[in-house]
Amino acid sequence: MNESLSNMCGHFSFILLGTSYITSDIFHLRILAMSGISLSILFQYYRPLPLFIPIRWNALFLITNAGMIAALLSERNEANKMSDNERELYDREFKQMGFTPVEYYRLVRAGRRRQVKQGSYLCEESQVQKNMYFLLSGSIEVSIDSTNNPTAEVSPSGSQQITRRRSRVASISPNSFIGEMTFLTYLQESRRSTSASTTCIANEDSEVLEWDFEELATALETEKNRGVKNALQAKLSNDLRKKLSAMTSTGA
Ligand SMILES: Nc1ncnc2c1ncn2[C@@H]1O[C@@H]2COP(=O)(O)O[C@H]2[C@H]1O
Repeated sequence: MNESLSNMCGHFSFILLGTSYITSDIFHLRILAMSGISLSILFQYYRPLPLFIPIRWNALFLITNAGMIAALLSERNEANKMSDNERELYDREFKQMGFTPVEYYRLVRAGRRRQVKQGSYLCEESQVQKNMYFLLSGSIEVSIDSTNNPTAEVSPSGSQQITRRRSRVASISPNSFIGEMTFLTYLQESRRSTSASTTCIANEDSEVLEWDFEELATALETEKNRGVKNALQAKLSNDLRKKLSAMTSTGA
């Protein structure tokens, strides 16, 4: 290789590396870095005296980047294997909130699907909440304890019973989160345990996606899941906005 060609490789190598620094998409960043490193190896090799120390280090960086790109591609491949239902849910509910298919896939895989029998509790008012849910099918009744002055009643057996009254606040239909208020507090207040604001009971047999607060918070705190965390916070805020406007319109 003649000297001017090798010098051009040197210049282009720095241009590509410089461009990679201002690229936020990690896949493009790694491709640019690999191209820059490859040209830099050519430049260092075709000098009058090859520079073997930087060549060996650059070869190591090239292999590292290639490995990371392979991992990214395999994750993208996995995300493309979403079931039709998952894909439909992504397109309808998560895409416009800024989730990429891979980020959505990671969020779904961090949780598990669960069948919930009619009458089961998902949250209990004033009790520590440990899970967040996304309702896939069915319906959930939201209520609060409206007993101001609990009255003591004497049952036929002679024992005293406190009569508690519950007021219905809302009914949650599919494609809504449940327990998200506590989860947001849990995230913002360094994982402090918090109680649910209301009681949520399944009105009928339902299906939910369920996340354990601690597992989800741990996953969201990793650097690679920063995008998932931002998109999830946007989605939860949007959900809360919808719930608030539903309350305002029903005068609840
Ligand atoms: N007015 C409402 N409309 C719909 N859902 C609600 C309402 N109030 C509370 N919830 C849900 O009930 C959940 C109880 O636990 P969280 O407070 O964590 O999060 C709450 C919401 O997901």
